[in-house]
Amino acid sequence: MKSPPSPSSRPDGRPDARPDGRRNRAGRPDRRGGKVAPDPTRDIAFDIVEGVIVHRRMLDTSLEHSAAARTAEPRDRAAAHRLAATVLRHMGTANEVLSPFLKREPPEPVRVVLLIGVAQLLFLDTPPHAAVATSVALARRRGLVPFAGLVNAVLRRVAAGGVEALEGLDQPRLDVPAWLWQSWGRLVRPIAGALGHEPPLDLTIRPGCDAPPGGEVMPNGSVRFAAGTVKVAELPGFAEGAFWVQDMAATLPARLLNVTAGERVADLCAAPGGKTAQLACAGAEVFAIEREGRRLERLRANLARLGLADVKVIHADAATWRPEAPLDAILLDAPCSATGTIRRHPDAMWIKRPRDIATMTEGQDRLLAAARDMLRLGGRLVYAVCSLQPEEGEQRARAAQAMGLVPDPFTPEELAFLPQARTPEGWLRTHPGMLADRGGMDGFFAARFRRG
Ligand SMILES: C[S@@+](CC[C@H](N)C(=O)[O-])C[C@H]1O[C@@H](n2cnc3c(N)ncnc32)[C@H](O)[C@@H]1O
Repeated sequence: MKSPPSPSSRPDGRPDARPDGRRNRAGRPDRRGGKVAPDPTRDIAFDIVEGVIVHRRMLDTSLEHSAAARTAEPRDRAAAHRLAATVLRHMGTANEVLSPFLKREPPEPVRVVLLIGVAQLLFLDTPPHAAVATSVALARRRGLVPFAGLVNAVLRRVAAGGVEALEGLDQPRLDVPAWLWQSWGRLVRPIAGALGHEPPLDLTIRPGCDAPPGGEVMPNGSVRFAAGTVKVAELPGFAEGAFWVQDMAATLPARLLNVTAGERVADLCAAPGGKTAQLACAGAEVFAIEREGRRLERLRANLARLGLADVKVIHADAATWRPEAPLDAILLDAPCSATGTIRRHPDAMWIKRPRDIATMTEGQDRLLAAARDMLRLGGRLVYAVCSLQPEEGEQRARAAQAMGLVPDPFTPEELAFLPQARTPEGWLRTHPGMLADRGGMDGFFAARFRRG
């Protein structure tokens, strides 16, 4: 077997910082007596993908566990994140492409290396020689020297076949775990079809502030930038708090609570605070409840950047916290399986299991009952989840009614800018396949009630 070409290129196809590609700071020799180029991006991507598929850790947790990530430059961490997310988004397809070339199941770390190679060959703009060579080098750095030849041979064959290997494959079906596929019913094709794409970046513009230039204004007023085209913190107005990052669908639950200035409102599950900010900008007196300490700090930092110092941030469990006096309105953006944000967090597809949904619904019902008890008579509640699972959405809305909450359906006028998201019951149901030609949106369910 021929030795692989010299490792040199980045997974995104951009030029190397060091074009010779043969020296590293550690000066580690490779098998040929040369030096193995440092490649923090692929080392971190390996840690992430292995963390998700072998240890069933979330992507962010896997990143925290990665020793390579600790010393890496931010741009290498970002590139690794993108590479790992691409692997996770297309994992079923990549495994299908690999299967004819694997006579027996390779050890899991070898499969991880192969998946990283295939993702670069078929879904990123990495030059084929670089995708192969860097994968072989990755295998060696990971102590998989006996498998370096296999990695080289398999990826060369995938490279030779090119993207034609994807023809005829039902990629959406391959890339979604079977239990999720079954759970999405008649919406499954539009949802799954949208999951293969990197989602755009949406900004909510603070009332009275200017949007950064270059974005597309969406029907709800969000300003959208294509994936990877801007760095949020570098946009004009960021430091001044002129906007915050929030998917267009995520803006809808707080908007549909229709709060007015001076109303006493609670956001029961508040961090990182996009919806809290919406309520505060509407002039309400906002109590932002958050149970997790680290997330509470993030909420505080976000509100501070936005200059929303009047929000009362409270570290508490919303199931037991009670306001001093009954509230006019409550937003319950309940913790959920978050399957509506799989576009942004493709790791979730491979970590969640059906039984997690049942665990979530118990907590959702507890919070619904608590919210009901905090409202004044006639007070409004919007229940929302960023989930595509009917158990957490439609079925919880029915459970809320069984708890005595009175339905207050969203009207066609309120959702005139997105009529397809209004259900016959007057609930909100968005999914990634909506406005797909403009970048789609996260999956949300929301329903409004009054205390009778
Ligand atoms: C779906 S996220 C909320 C997102 C947030 N509303 C936003 O728009 O930025 C759910 C949040 O609720 C918090 N949480 C979960 N259970 C909670 C509880 N019982 N009491 C208060 N916060 C809770 C989680 O830590 C998490 O930050």
